[in-house]
Amino acid sequence: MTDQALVVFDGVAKRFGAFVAVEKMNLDIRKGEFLAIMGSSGCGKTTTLRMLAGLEAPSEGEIRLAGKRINDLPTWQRDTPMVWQSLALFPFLTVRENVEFSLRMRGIEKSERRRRVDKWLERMQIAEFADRNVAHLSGGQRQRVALARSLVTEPEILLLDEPLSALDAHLKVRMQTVLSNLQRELGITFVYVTHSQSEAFSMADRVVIMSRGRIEQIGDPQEIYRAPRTRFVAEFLGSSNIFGGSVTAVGNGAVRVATPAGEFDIAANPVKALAKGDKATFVVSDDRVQLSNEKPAEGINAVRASVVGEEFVGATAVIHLEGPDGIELKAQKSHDELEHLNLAHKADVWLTWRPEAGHILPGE
Ligand SMILES: Nc1ncnc2c1ncn2[C@@H]1O[C@H](COP(=O)(O)OP(=O)(O)OP(=O)(O)O)[C@@H](O)[C@H]1O
Repeated sequence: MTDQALVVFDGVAKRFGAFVAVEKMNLDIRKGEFLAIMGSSGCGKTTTLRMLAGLEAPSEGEIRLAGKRINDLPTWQRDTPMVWQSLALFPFLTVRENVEFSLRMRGIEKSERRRRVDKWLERMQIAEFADRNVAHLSGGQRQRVALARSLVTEPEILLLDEPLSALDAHLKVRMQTVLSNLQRELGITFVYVTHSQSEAFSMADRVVIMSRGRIEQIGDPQEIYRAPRTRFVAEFLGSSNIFGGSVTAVGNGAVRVATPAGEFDIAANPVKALAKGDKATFVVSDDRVQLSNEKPAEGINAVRASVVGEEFVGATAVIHLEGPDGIELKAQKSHDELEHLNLAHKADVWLTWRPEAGHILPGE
């Protein structure tokens, strides 16, 4: 991957009548990166992708691919193939004919077509089904055909719109590995739209989080997870305890914030300078809090809460709690860590964390 932009969205907006599906967007997509676009339903992810594919025209702004304006370039003239959830394979054609299709459209001669199709059938491990009708394949096999069909033209960029959402959980994980490996080996740019945090965070180099047609945050998965910019991002990711209040003291790399759940010391955010009296919202990720049935010593960040429920998440469990003023809290811990605690419904527990575990949202 390089820092060079392959695609630039320069002030791109999309309106459908009076409705703004995508607000003025500035986004650079780097050459060779795996970029995931996430956000709740209707936030404009697919519209963004469709503008890049040439299936929607921007209402405003400019889209550039490798430095060239492509706003008015018809779909078939841009090399931006797209893989959909529905895959949109040609149902009456064989695997080979499906994969060969775009090469035929481009007038590539027969022996070259054969060479390239064979290469991609082999590459995607579907050569043994070459002459089978695509209707007679499993979900995973059809995925591979769709990928081969898109990649056979050896494009610089591949657009994927929820390509795995129709697959069962097991196959999803397998196809994630196939996609990540493929992207890294080919070094081409993937732009991947998904609802799924686990897909985005496990595969992408950078993640874009959208809300109501706007980009809320762009960053690598670790950065977004550890340092969300806004309350929307923190809530969307769903793994944070969120506190809002006002600053009562500043100093020594920390700020003191008074909230309805108590007063806490939180590491200052270098991106956002705060002064006494300012409003501040901070988050503490559910895996960075400690739980105890004992009242902690004075002077550390602590909230008394009562247990609402326990949710098993494989190797860990998330304990849901209710804090002062009805605030919803959670803690994610390994089963070992929870073993000696009383976590019965309504049991009293203390949630504690170090100032460094707190993150002040710079965008609030
Ligand atoms: N052709 C259209 N005409 C009118 N409104 C549209 C059209 N296409 C999309 N929209 C609206 O624009 C908004 C963004 O749609 P888009 O499909 O980009 O969302 P999304 O984030 O991909 O959602 P989902 O995850 O549900 O697919 C939605 O409110 C949608 O109803």
